[in-house]
Order: sequence, then structure tokens, then C-alpha cells
Amino acid sequence: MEKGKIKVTAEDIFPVIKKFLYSDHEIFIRELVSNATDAILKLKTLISLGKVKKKINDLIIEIILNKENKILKIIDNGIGMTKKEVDKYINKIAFSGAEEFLKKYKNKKSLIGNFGLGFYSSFMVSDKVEIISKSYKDYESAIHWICDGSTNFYLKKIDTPTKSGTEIILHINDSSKEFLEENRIKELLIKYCKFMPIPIKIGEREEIKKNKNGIEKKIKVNNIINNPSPIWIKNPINVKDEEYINFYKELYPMQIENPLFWIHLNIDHPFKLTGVLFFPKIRNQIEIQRDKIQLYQNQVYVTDNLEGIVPDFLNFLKGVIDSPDIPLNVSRSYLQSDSSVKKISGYITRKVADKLENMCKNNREDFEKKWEDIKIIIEYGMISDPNFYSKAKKFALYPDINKKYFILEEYIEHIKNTNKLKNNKILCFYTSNLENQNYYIQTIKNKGYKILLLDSPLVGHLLQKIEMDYKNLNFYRVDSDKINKILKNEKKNISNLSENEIIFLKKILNQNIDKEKFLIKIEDLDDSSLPFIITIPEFIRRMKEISMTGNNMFNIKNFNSKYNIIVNKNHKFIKKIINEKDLNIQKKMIKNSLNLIMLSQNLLKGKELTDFMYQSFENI
Ligand SMILES: Nc1ncnc2c1ncn2[C@@H]1O[C@H](COP(=O)(O)OP(=O)(O)OP(=O)(O)O)[C@@H](O)[C@H]1O
Repeated sequence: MEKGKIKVTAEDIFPVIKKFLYSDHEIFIRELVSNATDAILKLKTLISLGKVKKKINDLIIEIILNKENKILKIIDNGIGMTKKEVDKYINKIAFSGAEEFLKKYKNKKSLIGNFGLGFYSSFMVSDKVEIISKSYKDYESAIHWICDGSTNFYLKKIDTPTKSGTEIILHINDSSKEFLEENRIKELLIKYCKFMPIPIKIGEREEIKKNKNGIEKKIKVNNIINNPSPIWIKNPINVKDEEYINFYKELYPMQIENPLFWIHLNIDHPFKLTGVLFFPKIRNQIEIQRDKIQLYQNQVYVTDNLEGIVPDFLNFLKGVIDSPDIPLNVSRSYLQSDSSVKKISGYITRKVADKLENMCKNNREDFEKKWEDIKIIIEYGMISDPNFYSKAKKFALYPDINKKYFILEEYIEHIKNTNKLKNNKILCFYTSNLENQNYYIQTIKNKGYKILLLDSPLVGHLLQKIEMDYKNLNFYRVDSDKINKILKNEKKNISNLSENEIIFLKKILNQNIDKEKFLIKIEDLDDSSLPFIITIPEFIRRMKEISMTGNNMFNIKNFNSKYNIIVNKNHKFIKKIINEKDLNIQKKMIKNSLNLIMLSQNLLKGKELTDFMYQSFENI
């Protein structure tokens, strides 16, 4: 028996590990199962090189719980350790054995990466830890190592086991009793180890099997908790659509809808990355927050908090990203500034854009069908990521009010004769709601202009961006103040009101309309226009939309946010108001007109709305 002191640079590293290194105690299971996986992958490499004779199919990790004795065991039949190796890799901690192995067998097989002080995380949950290990080298005897969480250890050679592998025995401490519960351990194995590359067994389960005579019989089989070959590590050519959908359901059991489509990522240079990203059918906010993209490192779960790792808009997607180049167990701010993480983020964005461009080019009809479900993600990407914006120009779609879809360049071509002004500017009219803005749509359509239907909540942001890019384009919602100009009567002086009547009209309107809320404009519109309409200054409305969707740069209080009331002095109803002798009736006519146009813009609320309803029924 050898007694000794664990060599650490800091005097006593355990309190540090216990308190600060891992705030999440539960990750010890990830670290130990990763080590076991690593040991088996190393052995697999040696088997494939012909250096060890063993069946690859038998390689397995087993988790055994003994609640009574407060023991949790992690057993693998991997490469094992000699006494010398334990001394080197366990006693002199912070020395990565994996690194040395990698150097020796470079490019042979990917290994679980650099986990820092992985093994020592077991002391976060244990009073005492034992290692029983037997190296794959026949002439080496097995060893037994014991440590009680101080820097002292015991290490001795033993006669059994004779087969290679390692057994880590954790004597779970009183404050970590939860880790003796089978359900808790299963839950953690599913969280962290669901896709690890070696089968992980916890207990047994019953399976019904038919014998030769067709008689069903219950038999006990290993309860394997993980899926060692998830689709993202497979060659996309060999994966069927059905498998992608099943995998999506495996990742997110709560998702009812199938994904719309997916992107299989697979890159070797300049960094290694695999994964599958799904475009979900977004039904509600909760699903966006709950079912996020999961980050793995060589099939070991790391996190689903990818903030700063992938661009924000990609957080709407779902799926898996797996890269050995993403460092583990480091702070988020470090991750965000890490250059390989930045490259990864750029690469994923490009891949997503390429996929969308291909879909749009190669199967436009299908892409158009999917557009309404994916537009929010793409528009968000266009607003927030300049690189994505320039790529998305080639596939972002804009439907018109007849639900015909255009790429912006196509639309410009489509409207260049109808919507172009004398100064070469192109007016892109759009509606955000076919029903609510029907009057405005009809009016503009009748004038021969074409209209888009842009109803996403991000449209204000997006149009700002497009107008900066295309200097000759101007977007106006159909109810914006711009329509006064196009509704203007081209024949001059057709107004049938005298100067005096106009002065009088202004006076009575000013007396009856709240000037804090509305700006009254008396205009020469053609006689097919209504006597009163409300328009909204395009710029102010857009800034309001932008600030409502979370951009604090625009403080809407700084804007004059009055609505315009356009009074069509050519309408006979206006003449009727002027000629009305009974002041009460005249007041009522103005008030009711105002209520009507406010109602049309959803501005009539509360008591005013109730009063208007009573009033209207009385009139009927
Ligand atoms: N189950 C095991 N079988 C064989 N060797 C093991 C096992 N567990 C640990 N080791 C050896 O002990 C070393 C130290 O393990 P530890 O988890 O502390 O760090 P690591 O795995 O090398 O590095 P990191 O955790 O940073 O990836 C390993 O590199 C490996 O050589």
C-alpha cells in the first residue's frame, strides 16, 4: 500500500472545487461518464489498430446505485489505468491524460475533450471516492485508490479484476442524497449523456420476445439510457426525413408539430462542427423559450443557453450543435469572445442563409407555403445581422394583397410602372391588415397603385433597413399621411366652398375636435374620398412599432404622435355640416363623424365607445 499526498499547485484545491469550480453539483455525472466514455473510445481505437483483442460490441458503461450503502458506481470496460497512470493522471491533478493520448493517436478517433478537473468534481458530492482499475496491458495488475476528500490518498495493487476497465465508487455525502435516487440519476443521464457515443446501462428492463415457436416470453435486457448514434453524426445522405422528425421528437417530447425543415451541419475545416438545426412551426412564446438549441461537445451535453454563441435570431431555431472546438466549463463572457466560437457563429449563419436561398431557388412554391411560418425568424435575422441581411435579400419574400409572393427585386420590377413617381422614387404601399385597413386599400387600389401585405410585428424595423439600402424606395402603410398626396384632386380649385365657408369650417372643427390628439388638415380630395379620414404619420408610427418591439433607442415620447384628421372639403357632407343652422345638430354631426373614423382605426375605446354605441342605436 502506498500512501501519499495529491500534488496540487494550490495548497488545498478541494474546497475550491467544491465551492467555486462547478456551481452545478449535478455535472459530476457528466464528468465521470465522459471519462468512462473516453476510456472506452481509447480502447476502441486500440482494438481497431489491432493492438487489443476484444469485441467492440461488448463495450459499455454501467451505473449502479446502492441507496442503503450510499454508494454510486460508474463502471466502464475501457482502457483502464496502471498504478503509474493513476499516479500521473489522478494524483498529479490538472494534468490532462487525454491530451497526451491525443498526441499519440492523433486523427484516429475523436475523444472527449478537455474537461479541466473532471474527475475531481466527484468530491462535490462524495465524502470518499475509490477507484478500482485494471489496465488493458495484460502484465499490469489492477489497482485500488482511495481518497477521502483531503489531499491524502491510498494507492495499492490488487489481484482482481483481471479484465480491463475502471470502477469509480462514490460514497455520496449527506447533502447530496438526491444522487442516490434512481429517478434523479436517470434524469441527469438523459440531460447530459443522452447522446454519448457509448451505451450507458442503468439497471434492467423487461422485453417481450418470441421464441422459435412463436411463443412470447418476458426476458430481462440491459436498460440503455442513451442513443449512442444520434443522426447528427451520420452522413446526411443516409438519413431519411422520418428519422429527422423522430429525432426532433426525441429532443423535444413536448413539441406537437413537426419541424418545417432542417439543416444538417457538417464541417471539418477550419473547425469541426456537426449538428442539425430545425425550423420549427412557432406556435407560442413558451415553446421558443423552452425548447432551445442544445450545444454538445463530442456528444456530451454542455448547455442550451447559446446566448452570444449563435446570433440571437437563430435562437428561434431548434436542434443540436456539436463541436469539440467549443471550450467547456468556461465563463460565458469567455465563450463569447472566443475566436472559434465567433467563427462557428458566422458559419452557422451562412449555412442557414444558403439553405434558405436554395429552397427559394429550387422549390419556390414550397418555400412560399412555408414563408408565413418562418418569416419572423428571417426578418429578425435581417434586422439584427448585416451579413444575414445581405444574403436574405435573395430569398426574403414580400406578398402582395393578392397573396402573390415576390423577392424585393422582383417586386420593384413589378411595380416600376404603376408606383413610380416623377422623381424616380418608388412608392411601396403596404397594409398590415387587410380587414382593418380595407377603406384605405380600396382607395389606393382604385388609383391604380399596387399594395403589399406586410403584417409581421417586425415590419417597422425591416422597412427602415430596406429604405437605407434602397435609396429610391419609400414604404408607406396605406393609412399613412402619404395618401393625402395621392388622393389630392388633380383638377385645381374644384372646391365648392367659399373662403368664408372654409374659415367657418376650421372654426367649428377646432371647437369640436381635441387638438391635443388630432391635427386637422382641410384638403382638396376627390369626391370619391370620404368626408373625414384619419391618417398616421408614417415615420412616427414606425418608430412607435420599433420601440414597442424592444428597441429603446427610440423614445416615443419625443415624437409628436398626433393623428391627422383629413377633411375632404369637396365632399357634400362637409357642406351640409357648414350649412346646418342648429348648433347642437352641427356639433353632433362632427362628433359622430369623428367617432366613426376613430372606430375605423380602433381608436374609440372605453366610455366614448359605449356612448357612441348607445347614440348609434338611437339613430337607427
Ligand atoms: N474511467 C477512466 N478510465 C481510464 N482513465 C481514466 C478514467 N477516468 C479518468 N481517467 C484518467 O484520469 C485522467 C484525469 O481525468 P480528469 O477527468 O480529471 O481529466 P481529463 O478527463 O484528463 O481532462 P478533462 O476532464 O479536462 O477532459 C484522464 O485523462 C484519464 O487519463
